[in-house]
Amino acid sequence: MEFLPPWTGSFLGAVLATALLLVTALHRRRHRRRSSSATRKHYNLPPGPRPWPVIGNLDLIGALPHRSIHELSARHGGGAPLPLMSLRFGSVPVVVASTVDAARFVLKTHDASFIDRPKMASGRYTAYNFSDIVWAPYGAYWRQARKLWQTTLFSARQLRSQEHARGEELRAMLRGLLPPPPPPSSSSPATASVAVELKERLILLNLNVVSRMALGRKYVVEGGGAAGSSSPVTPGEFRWMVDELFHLNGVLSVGDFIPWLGWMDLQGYVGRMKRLAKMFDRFLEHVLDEHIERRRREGDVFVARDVVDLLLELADDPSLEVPIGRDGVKGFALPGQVPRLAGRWVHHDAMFEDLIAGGTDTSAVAVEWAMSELLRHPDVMAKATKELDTVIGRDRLVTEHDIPKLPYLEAIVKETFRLHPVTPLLAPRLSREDASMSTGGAHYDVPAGTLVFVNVWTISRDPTVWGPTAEEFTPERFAGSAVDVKGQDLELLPFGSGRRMCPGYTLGLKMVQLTLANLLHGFEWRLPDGVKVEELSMEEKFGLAVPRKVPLEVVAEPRLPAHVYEEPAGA
Ligand code: HEM
Repeated sequence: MEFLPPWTGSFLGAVLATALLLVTALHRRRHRRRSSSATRKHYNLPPGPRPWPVIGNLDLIGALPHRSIHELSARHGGGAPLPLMSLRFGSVPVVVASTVDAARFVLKTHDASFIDRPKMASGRYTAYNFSDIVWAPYGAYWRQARKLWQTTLFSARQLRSQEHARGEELRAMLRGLLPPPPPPSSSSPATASVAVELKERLILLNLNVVSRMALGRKYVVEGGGAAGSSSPVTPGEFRWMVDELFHLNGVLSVGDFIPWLGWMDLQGYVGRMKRLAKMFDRFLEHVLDEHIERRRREGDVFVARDVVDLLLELADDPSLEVPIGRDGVKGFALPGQVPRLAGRWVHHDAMFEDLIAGGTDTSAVAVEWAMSELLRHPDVMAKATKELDTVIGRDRLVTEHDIPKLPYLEAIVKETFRLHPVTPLLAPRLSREDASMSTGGAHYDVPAGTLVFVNVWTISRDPTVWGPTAEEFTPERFAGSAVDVKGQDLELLPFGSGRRMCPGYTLGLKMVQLTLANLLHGFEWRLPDGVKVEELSMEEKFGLAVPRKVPLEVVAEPRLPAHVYEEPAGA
């Protein structure tokens, strides 16, 4: 959420504010009537820093907004974070919840008031005009899309039926980490292991899993083709697209907050969003084209094999209110063309994008953070490996059924989510109606139309919740603890909570646990020669997901017999 480009610090923000003051006086007068319902009603807004004219508090938000907001909240709370803090981003009122009680207020008690999403440039340009689930406004379209997801993709049955695909892809990823075999002429038994960029491998693994689940096959493959058909993007291009998507979905674009400056696209974000949207569109159209072609070829004997097939079948339903054919399906890519499918509103391309984006980067980010912490804490790594050796043995890989028998591994995953929440501010909410919270003897209002963030990062490090070791990586804190990540325990919210909670959490959690378990079981890990553990950067890069700023490079040495990594016969 880098709001201001690097050339604008707080000083320049102030200069900009002053210079624009005159120009905006008229605008503000015009807008005041609209935006002043709060003042008319005499709301008691939560405390917070005083906003500048025009830019509000945007000058206080740095390159890592969760940390800037955390510091502001502590400063204005006299050391402890304010439960609710008011900010202003340009002309938009903002409230941030930073304690367990405030998170409960937003995500549970008043879930229905805070269930909407704001209409920002990222949703407009990268999500087919708010047609995906993440950015869809609250209403019939969003409700039906979520229901469709639960019944087609994320039902327990569906997830079980895809277990073999996850296992196959994981094994293939692990094989790719093995040192290359020695050249036939060489007399040495094996070549040395080389450093690999872990996240690249993790993203491809997740993409392959999600592609097989939803799209029927892998679409992004090395060498550009799979099963005789072309791949519209290379793995490198795809990795860039996912990084860019997550980054641009987290940025604050000036036009969202100072609308009359929007046309200038000062930060260049909107231009980047449009370019990215075109690339995704090309990829998604390729997927649709291929599915439509198989249906045509197979005619009467066609059987739906994946989620795309299923959606296309719905699209052909004669009882449709708006009948659509091939062109209609492709037209889903165009903003505003959202057909009604047998009573369900579906926007295929945008939903695929959710799947592909949601399913690839998030889990990879979490595993990369976990591995970084484990490299910094060899004692924890050794304890996890010991648990794996005891429970699994050295003659096989870890399966999904083993996970409940690996409590220390589960604790490592929770501790990683606590210290490195993938989305530290959750996704932004928009309040649909006024709501009030009493805290510390005061009563605060959050008016309708407020942009609301929950700072999970602050909550996860709150010493009143986690004790004096809150800043330390200590998985043991979860030994015997009932605290879970599934949205019930407000102190640990990696997937959010309430009705807008992550609908892919079962898959996301499975992938993080299974991948980490097998990385630890299958290999010994070290940093590349010459890199000391103390030098390992733990800096973050902000976006909708917050990955490491510097991708983790590691060396993997296999620790199990060679046959364990091989594809089982007949697979
Ligand atoms: C470790 C993995 C994951 C993490 C940490 C994660 C985290 C989150 C968070 C924090 C939210 C916002 C919740 C809120 O506003 O309260 C979210 C929303 C969402 N996630 Fe995930 N997610 C993960 C995996 C996935 C997967 C695998 C998918 C799909 C394949 C997915 C799809 C979505 C979608 C569509 C939404 C928007 C929901 C809505 O607005 O109704 N996520 N996720």
